[in-house]
Amino acid sequence: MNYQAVLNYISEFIQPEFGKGKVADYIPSLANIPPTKFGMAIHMVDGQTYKVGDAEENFSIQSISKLFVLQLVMRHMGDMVWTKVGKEPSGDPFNSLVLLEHENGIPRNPFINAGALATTDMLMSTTQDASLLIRNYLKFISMNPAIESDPLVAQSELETSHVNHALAHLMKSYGVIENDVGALIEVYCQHCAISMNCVDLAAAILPLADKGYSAVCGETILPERNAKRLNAVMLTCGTYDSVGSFAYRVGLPAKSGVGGGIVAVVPGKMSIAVWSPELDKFGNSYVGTAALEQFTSLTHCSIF
Ligand SMILES: NC(=O)CC[C@H](N)C(=O)O
Repeated sequence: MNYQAVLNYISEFIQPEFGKGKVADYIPSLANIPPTKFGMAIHMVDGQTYKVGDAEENFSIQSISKLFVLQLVMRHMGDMVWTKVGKEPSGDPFNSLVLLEHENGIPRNPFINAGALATTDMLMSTTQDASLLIRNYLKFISMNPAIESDPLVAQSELETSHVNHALAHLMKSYGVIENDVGALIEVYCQHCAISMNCVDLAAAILPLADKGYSAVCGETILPERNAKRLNAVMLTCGTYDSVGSFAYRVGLPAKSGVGGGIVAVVPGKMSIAVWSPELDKFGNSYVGTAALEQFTSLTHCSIF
């Protein structure tokens, strides 16, 4: 398969899709991103990489950070993580409050905001400096020591994160959150505001495609069972309340963020990262989803 030709074709194929979605504007500093950006990168399990378009331009990873926080919490706490967060799709928007009250403050899964606040809180309770740990982990698994959080995005999000405060306070009232809510929101906003590009992200999720091993790092990053479990949670919860139609169209475990990034895994074969800032109404990249749908159709690599 000539993957470079496939990526080149897709970057042309998606052109008519621009203008159909909308750049996230509820975090003010994300509203200024040029909407027609498009980048895509793939990392094969043998270490080969292919990229197209703006694949080396940094963007805000936003909710994709929730995948890496979960990896670190699983490493530090093992199965105990599942005492404070579930692993079922929520069927509600990513920042919804409604289920929490009915379910004793236990979020449905670690990939909605409530769930990521819970995992971030667990990481803060088991480590001195959770923000630093997350950044250092990303630097290592991407093999890019320049990865940082964008302070302007973090500040912009902090100033507008009323719903996230409400989620955290509600969970604290149920005893699910241990740390100070203000400190928790700060760590959460910092990891959402991390800037990476498609090449970095494809490298960072390579262990999920190869039973925990990363050819980029030359070592095993995750136990095989965690790679299996993380892929399962991505498949069922990674794209919010459109997880069913995403599986229908793309057919891969994936995690999206409102910065317009989506990472996806072809188990045993490759990792993929795509970026385009316009979002569908569920908060997933409109053009990025179309690109992934086309990719799995052309290369026959859906898991189904
Ligand atoms: N879906 C997302 O990417 C949401 C993350 C964003 N930082 C928020 O808390 O709303």
